[in-house]
Amino acid sequence: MNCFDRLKKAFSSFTEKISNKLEEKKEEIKETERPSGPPQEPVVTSDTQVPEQDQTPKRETTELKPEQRIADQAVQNSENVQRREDRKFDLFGFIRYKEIKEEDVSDLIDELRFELLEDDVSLEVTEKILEDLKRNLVGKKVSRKENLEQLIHESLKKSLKDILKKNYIEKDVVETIKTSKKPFVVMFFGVNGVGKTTTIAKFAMLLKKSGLSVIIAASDTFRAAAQEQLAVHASKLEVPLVKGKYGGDPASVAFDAIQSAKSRGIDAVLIDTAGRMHTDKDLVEELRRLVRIAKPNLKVLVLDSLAGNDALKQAEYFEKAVGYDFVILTKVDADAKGGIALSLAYELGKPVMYLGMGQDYDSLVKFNPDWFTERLLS
Ligand SMILES: Nc1nc2c(ncn2[C@@H]2O[C@H](COP(=O)(O)OP(=O)(O)OP(=O)(O)O)[C@@H](O)[C@H]2O)c(=O)[nH]1
Repeated sequence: MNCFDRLKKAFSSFTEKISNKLEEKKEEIKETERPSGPPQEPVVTSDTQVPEQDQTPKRETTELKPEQRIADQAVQNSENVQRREDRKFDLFGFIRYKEIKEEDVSDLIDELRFELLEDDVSLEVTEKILEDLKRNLVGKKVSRKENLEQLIHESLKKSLKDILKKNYIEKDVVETIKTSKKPFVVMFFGVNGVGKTTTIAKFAMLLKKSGLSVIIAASDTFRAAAQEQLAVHASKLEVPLVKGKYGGDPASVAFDAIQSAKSRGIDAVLIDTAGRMHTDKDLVEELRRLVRIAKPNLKVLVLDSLAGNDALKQAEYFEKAVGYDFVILTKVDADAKGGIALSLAYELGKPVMYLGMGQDYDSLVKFNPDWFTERLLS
């Protein structure tokens, strides 16, 4: 073998070694690229053929694994379903519900204004109540099936009840007297002819029926026949009465009655007073003095429901003059709706405790806001 043949043989063995090494390396690379675990779907690589018309960016679609694409598709589908549902809901909502507009309620509100004014609710209070009502209704979504007129009536009824219940005294005075120290003193006042004397007689009857003993102080020494009128009631009811001299001091009559109640262990003293208005300056001063001396546990303003808006003026006046705990509204049986109760509660925050419903002794009934509201809107 010449040197040329030896050189050729060495070169061939060298190339064979190189080729073997290359084969080994290839195998190694394949081994490292193969994913571990169970066999999976082939990975889509950038070498995968993409149809020409597919305009979606290659990187995004091609680099996603199938399970991720399935999950994305599911999310997409559910979003589409939700959007369709929303559109359906909007459509059904529009069919089933409507928003109350101002023009829908204005005619009915005008009717209610008329109704409330006829019931003797003051103009100011009527306007305020209807303004509140409008504010609550306009813009509200209601079922198209709903009767708007009925809805407005129900809303008004609710707001009237709320007003009347705001300062409403649930506990009956009779119960308060039963559980209080003897004698319990109640003073009645109001303008002439509202029904004070009759109301005192009715109240005495109420207490007697509840097993309480009563004495009446005829402190109206101003009007000529007032004491005689009260004496007639007292005798019919078999209740003791303390009288004074005509033109005498009303405070001393009240004082005598309280002393008598103390010594005889009587439960309640009811004090009648002369009717007066703000023009009777002396009588107002006298009433203040009477309050100072008798120190009544309760001061009661008697108002005539037939007096309409005048009754509200009286209520304001007596509140300033001496103040009072509650109102008894008389003559409610005489075709008066008694809207004054609403004005009283709204304007002055004063509750009505009893209603005079006739001339009989047992016609004094406890005020009930629910019943009264029904009556107002009947
Ligand atoms: N229908 C009806 N009449 C009543 C009621 N309460 C009082 N009256 C009548 O109203 C009139 C006046 O009642 P009085 O009790 O005398 O009134 P007053 O407030 O004491 O009057 P003065 O003593 O003048 O201040 C009488 O005819 C009573 O019978 C009532 O609830 N219903």
